[in-house]
Amino acid sequence: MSDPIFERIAIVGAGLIGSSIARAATAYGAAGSVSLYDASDDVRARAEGLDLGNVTATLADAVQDADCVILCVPVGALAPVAKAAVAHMKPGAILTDVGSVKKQAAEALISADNGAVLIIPGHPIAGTEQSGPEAGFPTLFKGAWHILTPQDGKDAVYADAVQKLTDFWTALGAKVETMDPARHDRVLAITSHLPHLIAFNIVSTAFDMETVEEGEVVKFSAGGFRDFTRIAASDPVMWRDVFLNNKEAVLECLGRFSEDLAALQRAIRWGDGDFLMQEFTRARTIRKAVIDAGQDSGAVNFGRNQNGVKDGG
Ligand SMILES: NC(=O)c1ccc[n+]([C@@H]2O[C@H](COP(=O)([O-])OP(=O)(O)OC[C@H]3O[C@@H](n4cnc5c(N)ncnc54)[C@H](O)[C@@H]3O)[C@@H](O)[C@H]2O)c1
Ligand SMILES: O=C(O)C(=O)CC1(C(=O)O)C=CC(O)C=C1
Repeated sequence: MSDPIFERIAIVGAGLIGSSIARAATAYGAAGSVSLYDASDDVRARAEGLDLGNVTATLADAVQDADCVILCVPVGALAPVAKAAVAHMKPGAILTDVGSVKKQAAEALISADNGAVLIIPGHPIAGTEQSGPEAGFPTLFKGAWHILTPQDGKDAVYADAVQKLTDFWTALGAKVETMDPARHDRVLAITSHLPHLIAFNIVSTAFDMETVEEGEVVKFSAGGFRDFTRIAASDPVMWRDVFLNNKEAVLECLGRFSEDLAALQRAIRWGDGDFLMQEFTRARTIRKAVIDAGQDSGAVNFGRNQNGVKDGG
């Protein structure tokens, strides 16, 4: 096996993503050693039994010798955790994160900058609805995108560190791309955040409907609704923080979504089968394009022009 990308990494937050990174970094030789810290006594105790690396009693113990510190905590916890980590990190070490929102996460990390560490936010576009250290697995990042959002105007200073992080995530099986944080947040608002919001909402609407018993919802939920319940089972803390920290982009998408939904509602009310056929047929081609592309970037023009307006509309 070739030399590890980092001699020592530290992971703060030993849940689904943190434990997956620990497993993958060891399995694929991307780190010489892994130390982990989690604020929860219970999670630390469970992580110790899972052979993820050296689980430490304090944050300082985990990060002080690390060449790269990866924050795997909910987005709302990033600012204080980054500040606490930076205080104990060695000069020249890299600080990164995996938060699902990047503009606020970058601001949280940068607010901790002491000028001695190299801050490069990141986000693996891979996950599941599970959480906790037992839920992680080493192949989670295989074939998935990992987005890095280096700070504007600091390319020269951070070039080596960006390359190291790129090599690290590539070793874990990911495809790495750099992006502006605000753009990341607009793209993820529609591809990840809105779908989760819709899933949370449809599941709660179904359980609130007076015309169906809860038992019937469970009993007859095959196919479509069942898929929504998987997404809606995702961690509430994580998703609360995503929506609180990507407010503008999510509200923008939600506005567009509500208009499109109203158009479908109108078509159903007025029996406009042609409109329904047109929309459902287009959706089917998009599904095919997404599957064909796998997790490839291949820009799919979802029948909209560059201004985001529906072609022909
Ligand atoms: N779950 C996904 O699908 C997914 C995918 C990509 C990115 N992310 C991002 O990864 C991060 C972690 O998500 P996860 O799914 O691993 O969640 P998780 O709940 O499985 O793990 C988070 C861990 O962070 C710990 N933690 C919370 N506050 C802390 C603090 N102040 N100090 C130290 N530890 C603390 C918790 O105890 C928990 O063990 C989030 O920012 C999320 O947005 C999640
Ligand atoms: O596959 C899932 O279950 C996920 O929710 C993963 C998923 C997503 O695709 O929306 C969720 C949040 C992320 O930040 C990245 C990936």
